[in-house]
Order: sequence, then structure tokens, then C-alpha cells
Amino acid sequence: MTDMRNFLKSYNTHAANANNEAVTIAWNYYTNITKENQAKMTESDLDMANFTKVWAAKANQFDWKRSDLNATEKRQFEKITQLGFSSVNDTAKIELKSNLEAELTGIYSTGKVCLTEFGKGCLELEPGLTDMMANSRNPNELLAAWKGWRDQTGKKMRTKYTEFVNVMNEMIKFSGFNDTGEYWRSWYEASTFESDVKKLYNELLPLYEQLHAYVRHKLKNKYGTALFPDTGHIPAHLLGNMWSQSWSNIYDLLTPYPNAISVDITQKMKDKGYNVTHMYRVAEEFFTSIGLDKMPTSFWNKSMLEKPANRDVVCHASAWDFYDGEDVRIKQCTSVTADQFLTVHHEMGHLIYFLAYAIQPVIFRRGGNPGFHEGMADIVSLSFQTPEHMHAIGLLDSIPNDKESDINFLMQMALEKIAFLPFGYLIDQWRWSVFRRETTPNNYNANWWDLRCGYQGISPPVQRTEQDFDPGAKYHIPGNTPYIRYFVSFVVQFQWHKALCDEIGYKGQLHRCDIYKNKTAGAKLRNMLALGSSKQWQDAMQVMTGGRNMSALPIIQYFTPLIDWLKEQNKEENIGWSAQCPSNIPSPDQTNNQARLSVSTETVCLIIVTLT
Ligand SMILES: C[C@H](N[C@H](C(=O)O)[C@@H]1CCCN1C(=O)[C@@H](N)CC(=O)O)C(=O)N1CCC[C@H]1C(=O)O
Ligand SMILES: [Zn+2]
Repeated sequence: MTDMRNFLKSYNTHAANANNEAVTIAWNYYTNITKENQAKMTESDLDMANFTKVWAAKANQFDWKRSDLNATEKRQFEKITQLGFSSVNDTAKIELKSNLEAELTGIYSTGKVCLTEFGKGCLELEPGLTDMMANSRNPNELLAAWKGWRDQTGKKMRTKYTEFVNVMNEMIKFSGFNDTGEYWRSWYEASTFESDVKKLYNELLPLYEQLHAYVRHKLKNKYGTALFPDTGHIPAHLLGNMWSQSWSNIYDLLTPYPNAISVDITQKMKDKGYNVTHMYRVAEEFFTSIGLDKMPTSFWNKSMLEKPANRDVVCHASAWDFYDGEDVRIKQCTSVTADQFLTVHHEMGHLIYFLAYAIQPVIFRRGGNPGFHEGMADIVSLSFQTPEHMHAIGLLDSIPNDKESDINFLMQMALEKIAFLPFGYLIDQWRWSVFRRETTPNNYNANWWDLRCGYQGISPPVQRTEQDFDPGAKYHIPGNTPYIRYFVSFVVQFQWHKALCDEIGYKGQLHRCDIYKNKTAGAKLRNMLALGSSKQWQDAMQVMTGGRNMSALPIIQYFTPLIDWLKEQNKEENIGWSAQCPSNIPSPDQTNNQARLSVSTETVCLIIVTLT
């Protein structure tokens, strides 16, 4: 027994060092994309795979399953002996997987789109193309950015991604999984996980359908019905976001009551002279106000909070744990916008989780499940965006209490949280089907768009073929980060928000609850966070909510006032869209002619005005 306990202590010390080394080498690549740093990361991946194998073999020398170790000690052995991709003995496969992932992430992170016909020069995704998708109201410009990004990223990844899927599936077989998707789903420790999320999606679909119908109606008013297919889909490039996953940036086209109060966080931040550092200080102050940790000094010295001028980096924001209980970092090409401010809170939420479970043995320094980590990253956003909180931090002059302003606020939240649900759900529906070989390279893109049209009710603004590889235009596909975690997060964060608001005795409407400065709320949250993955997530859920399962009821309760309003607005609307994508999608040259025509029309008008 003591030798097993000594083994666990020894593992813990070695694993902390091994993880710290591996994360540092990965950090060097992600903050400086070079062939040399990629090679070092591949070397490190080989070392990590070897470390995992060696220590799993040592662990299995003990008859730990039949020992009288306690449940938590046995759970440590169980996790130490889970080999994942490391079980394969063929180092060539480990190297291939590592290089493909680095190259795919590199293609994504260095993609540039030259929009000379719109006088924009060559733009990177952040901030150039992201800002354009958010702020342009010119459909031709939006189409050029939307198509250009897919041409410069996904289109260049198709062959590598096919290889990537094959090598991952070959490797994971050695750990007893049929395919990579089955391995990824095993992290949720529930044999019914796939049907559980499907059930949640169906419970939430009515909310999304109402929002979709309202937004489609408003966008038709703005852009004219000619752009919209008669199948009920919304063209993907009009929703303010490169992937149509969050619609907050087109709120100005959707405002329910323009004469009532709306919170324009971007403008307010600019008015108040916010800079990047201040955004992080404000986010940190939220967490400390509820009794959670402040950022260690090393965070400020070692993070990459702005895009460096002189080298290629992976700009997609991320949170990094260096497994020494103190060194936690954010890598983000931060700019002063509302979206970015939310991401700052998101990434810092991950860091708060890292710091809270640093008390755990290294093998347990993970979220209760990956969706829990994302839920913690987002939970503060439900308090932080309330008019109450905006007023508390000086971004709103007074707290509006009229019905119209309340609907305006709920609309803003729905454009962020309801709009996301089908997107969060479908990414891994596609990937799981690829790993299962139900989706194969000759229908990668067709199946992707079947899901995008079917679940999201959006359509491609220009014809797509199997020369394209649109999944590759979304970070998590080349970056190989599973995505169902975000769908889980968008459900559980509302369960936790309700639980925290109940705990602090809040009696108002859930969507106006702000846990800011409430130490009771922070203490309850910390109790769950500190568990890490030492317990099954259902136990952690019980700590937070008293129940053991995911539930759609809190998010439905939160948005009910808006859904009732939307049903009123949508009385004349055909709710929903056809399951298949529209058949009459314009071809690229048709859209080019449209673009030339619209530019020339503008020019002609200008000449007439000048001549008269
Ligand atoms: C902007 C955010 N970046 C991810 C995140 O923070 O989750 C990054 C990249 C992938 C994993 N990751 C991490 O930082 C992990 N190390 C966190 C952990 O430790 O588990 C992101 O991708 N988001 C936020 C909302 C929806 C989604 C999107 O933008 O589509
Ligand atoms: Zn996250």
C-alpha cells in the first residue's frame, strides 16, 4: 500500500516537470511559428508519449484495482494508465500526428486575404477580417472576406487533414477505442453522453428557431430579399461573424426598441479610454471581488496579451497552465472591442480554474469534464454583461428598468448564447462522423454544409465544392480541439448561474443577476473548481446545483421573457428552414459580376452627382 502511495507521489513530481517542459515548448511554437520551434515541439511530443507509456507500465506493476486504496487513489491509477494516443509504439506515427497538427495550425494562423478591390490591402483574421465581418454592411465586401478566408485556410488543409484523421484513428486503436471520436467522448464518463447532448439540443431548438426567424426578417429588411434563398436559410456572411457562431456584432440591425437603452460596450470602452491592460485588470477585479484568485505576477510578465509586430503567432486566444501551481498565461492578440473583452474574461476564467485545482495531484488538474472548463470560462459573462454590472463598473450611466430596455438586453445575450447553440453542437457531429468514416474525404464539404444548413439554418453565400474544405476555416479543426465542450458549457453555465444566484438569495429575474463582489457565490464556485477531475463531473455538478445531470431548464428560464416577445414578433413569419441547403446558390463568377455591378452602380451614381 505505501509503495503504491509512494508511486503516486513520485508520479506527481515527475509529471509536473514533464508537463511544464512540454507546455513551455508548445508555448514557444504558438508564440513564434518557426520550423525550428515546430521541430522542438515534435521532439517534445515524442518525449511526452514516452513518459506516459513508461509511467503507465510502472503503475500497472501494482495490483491497484484489487488493492484497498481509496476511490480517489484508484482514480489516479486509472487516469495514469489511460494511454490515449501514447499507446502506439510507432514513433513515426507520433511524429506525423504532431507535425500535421502544427502545420495545420500554422496554415490557419498565417492565413491572409487580399481585398484590393475593396481598397483593404491584405488582411489577417485578427483583427482585420474579424473586424470587417463585424462592421461591414456591404454584402459584396462580406462575401469577399468570407470566401477569401476559406480559400486561404481550409482549401489548403484538405490533404493534410485526411492524413491527420487516418493517423489519429490508427493510433487510438492501440488504446482500445474504435475511433478518435469515441476516445474524445470517453472524457465525459457517461455512456449516454451522445444521446444526452442530442436531447438537450432538441429541447433548445425552439428558442433558436424563434431567434433565427426574427433575425432573418430583420436582415431581409436591411439587405433586400434577393440575397435570401426561398428555403428559409440565412446567408452565412451576413451575421457579423466569420463562422456565424455569434450574432452580437449585428445587434444594431436587430435592436428591438431603438429608443430604449442598449449597452454598446465597445463604444463605452473607447469613450473611457480602455487599453488592453485595463481590460485584463477589470476582468481580474471581477474574480477577486468574489474571493477567487488574483493573477500571479508572472502572468503579467509571461503572457502574450497583444499581437507581436515582428513574428508569426497563433492569434486564436488561449489559456495556458504550466502545471507548477503558479505560472498560468493567456495568449491573445487583444484589441479593444466587446467581443475581445468577453474573450479576456473567458480566458481568465480558465486561469482561475487552473489556480483553483492546483491543490490537486497533477493527474487531476483538469476540468470536471472539458465542458466544465468552458462553463467556468463563461460563467462570469452572465453577470458581467448585465446593465447592473455595466453600471457598477462605470460603462453605463444608469440602470434601465423599463421593459423595452430589458428586451434589448435579452436580445444581446441571445445573439451571443442562443445563436451559438447549433454551431456548438454541429462541429463534432461532423468530426465524429469523419472519425467513424461515415463522412469521407469525397464528401467532407457536402456533409459539413448539410449540418450547417440543417442545424444552423444558414447557407453558403457562394457555391461550395469538394475543392473546398470549409471545416478547416474554423480554428478547432486544424487545432484539433474537440468542440462539443462549448455546447455543454452553454448549457451548464446557466445551471451554475442559477445555482449561484439562488445561493446568494437573489430574487429577481435570472438574466439580471450579477454575482459581482459576492464572496458566498465565489466560495460555492471554488468548491466545485478545486475538485479538478478528482471526482466524476456528476459529483461536481451535485456540489454546484444539487442535481447530477445537465439540464436545459435554467437557460430556458433565463430567456423565456425574450422568447415570448419573439413569438409575438414572429406571428407572420414561417418559423424554421428546410433541412437541405438551397439548390440555387450563386456560383463564384455570378457573385463577382454582382460585386462589379454594385461597385459600378455606386461609381455611376457618383459621376451623375458630380456632373449635376
Ligand atoms: C477563444 C477560445 N479559445 C479556446 C478556449 O479558450 O476555449 C482555446 C483554443 C482551443 C482551446 N483553448 C484553450 O484556451 C484551452 N487551453 C482551454 C482549456 O484549458 O481547456 C475559443 O475558441 N472559444 C471561446 C468560446 C467558443 C470558442 C470559439 O471561439 O469558437
Ligand atoms: Zn475556453
